[in-house]
Amino acid sequence: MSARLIDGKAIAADIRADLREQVQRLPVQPGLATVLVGTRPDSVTYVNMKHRACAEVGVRSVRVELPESVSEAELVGRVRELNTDPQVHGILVQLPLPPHIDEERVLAQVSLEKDVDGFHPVNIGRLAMKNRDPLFVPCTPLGCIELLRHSGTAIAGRQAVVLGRSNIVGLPVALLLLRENATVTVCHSRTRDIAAVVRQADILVAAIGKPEYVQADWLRPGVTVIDVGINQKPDASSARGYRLVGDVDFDACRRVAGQITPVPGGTGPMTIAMLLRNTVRAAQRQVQNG
Ligand SMILES: Nc1nc(=O)c2c([nH]1)NC[C@@H]1CN(c3ccc(C(=O)N[C@@H](CCC(=O)O)C(=O)O)cc3)C=[N+]21
Repeated sequence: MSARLIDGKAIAADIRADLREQVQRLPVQPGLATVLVGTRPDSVTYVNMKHRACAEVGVRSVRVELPESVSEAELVGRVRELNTDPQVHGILVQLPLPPHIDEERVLAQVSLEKDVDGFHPVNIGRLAMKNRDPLFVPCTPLGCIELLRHSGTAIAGRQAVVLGRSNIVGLPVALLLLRENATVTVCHSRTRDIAAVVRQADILVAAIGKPEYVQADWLRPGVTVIDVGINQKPDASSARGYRLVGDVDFDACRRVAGQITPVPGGTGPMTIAMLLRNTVRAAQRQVQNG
């Protein structure tokens, strides 16, 4: 037996095609601004991918690039300019920021209506509250839920286990699963006997950043596995000198799981599709509200 693959790359392509049509029907061209501080190669790669995806669906994209040494005040000044720019409907400040900058203070400056990353503390706070809705939900967690929907995995009433409690993935994905009425358990570095907790899962979301950490004998047969890990593993036979692996030991786990996302081609492309969707919705909303 082998798990069915949840093809994030194909699902993301369908979403982009749909967004392209929506964009053509809008009275304005949606605009996304990215703010990149420094030159971390992974951040540069991700930002480039986001701009390429924008071009594909007809979203205008603006790039702000600042030196690693930029002051927090200067960065905040640039964000405020984007807040008032009518051609910019969504703003994404690429994380991580350099250590001398307080991420939360910067993210709190992004206008709520343009917070397409969903990282503004008010949006996170609303996500955590019952009977409240954020204006935007963080893209990777939203992509995880979308992958579950496409896989036909029921969420309500099921046991969901989230590995990791980061602000950008683990915590918000746990909140989203709770909103979908799953019974949610969050594991982290202080959890005792992670294998025993994971064994309870009908749905497993792995977001701890440890290459091939989840072992096949931790899984309940038939579990749906969403692998958010993007780890570089040295590989001499690859042109880049490494290959990407997730937080799950894919080759072994696919023999036990019911459905599983690959890395690459799983949650990564969905993250970018959700960013585009959030940007198109931001533009729709800003047109309506004038
Ligand atoms: N403000 C902010 N928003 C983010 O959404 C954000 C961020 N900061 N910082 C970093 C993480 C990471 N992230 C990824 C997006 C796409 C892929 C992706 O598409 N990966 C491809 C492979 C790419 C490759 O080959 O290197 C895949 O999984 O198939 C991965 C990772 C967005 N992030």
